[in-house]
Amino acid sequence: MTDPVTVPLVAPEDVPAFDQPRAEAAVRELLYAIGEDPEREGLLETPARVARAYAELTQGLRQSPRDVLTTTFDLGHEEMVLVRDIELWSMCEHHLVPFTGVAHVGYIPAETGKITGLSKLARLVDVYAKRPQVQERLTTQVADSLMEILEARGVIVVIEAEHLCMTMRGVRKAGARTITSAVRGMMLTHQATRAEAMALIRSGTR
Ligand SMILES: Nc1nc2c(ncn2[C@@H]2O[C@H](COP(=O)(O)OP(=O)(O)OP(=O)(O)O)[C@@H](O)[C@H]2O)c(=O)[nH]1
Ligand SMILES: [Zn+2]
Repeated sequence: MTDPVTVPLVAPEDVPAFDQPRAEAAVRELLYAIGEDPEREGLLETPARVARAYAELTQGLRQSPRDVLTTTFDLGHEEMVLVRDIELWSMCEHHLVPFTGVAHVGYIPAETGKITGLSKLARLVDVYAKRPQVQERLTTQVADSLMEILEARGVIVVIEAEHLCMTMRGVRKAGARTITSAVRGMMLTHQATRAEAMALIRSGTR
């Protein structure tokens, strides 16, 4: 069967296991490269710690959206479900520094009323956030997996984030927020529904 989504939903079994010794060796090399001494007291455990931290920060690579969207209920609810202000921490694939903000995820369930647990929408965001990412891809991956796995009739995903690569280095513009959106199915074709979703998202502006 051909995969209808534009972004392939990579199965975690296609991604190699996290290589802790290799990551530790790389961190040691990086410490040498910046002129530090990995053998000094304060840095002795650092390569192992950083490697473990990176295992966690990239754990989404080894997870599948299908794993988190397993719990579905047939409630017969066909109206929009929207979870707003889902905290987001991801890592920019250009500089490997964080970008952080919120995701708003809304969908219109399939006619069968197949819905998922609310927390699963936040877990889905994490599956794609905990990888080296760009914000645009993160946004479309969340939208496309809801369309495919939940067979949603429409999806809207809006992500607002601040990129530390623009704040702590480089252009150094603190407070600049990047907003991306992905709109699918009925949310695209049905203007009133999309307007309702956008109004609900905006009503949460703090
Ligand atoms: N489109 C997009 N760009 C991003 C994202 N995260 C970081 N970037 C940008 O990626 C670009 C990389 O640009 P380069 O010129 O290759 O790298 P650089 O010399 O470090 O660029 P500066 O950040 O401008 O110093 C920068 O403009 C970043 O702001 C993202 O999620 N989406
Ligand atoms: Zn960056």
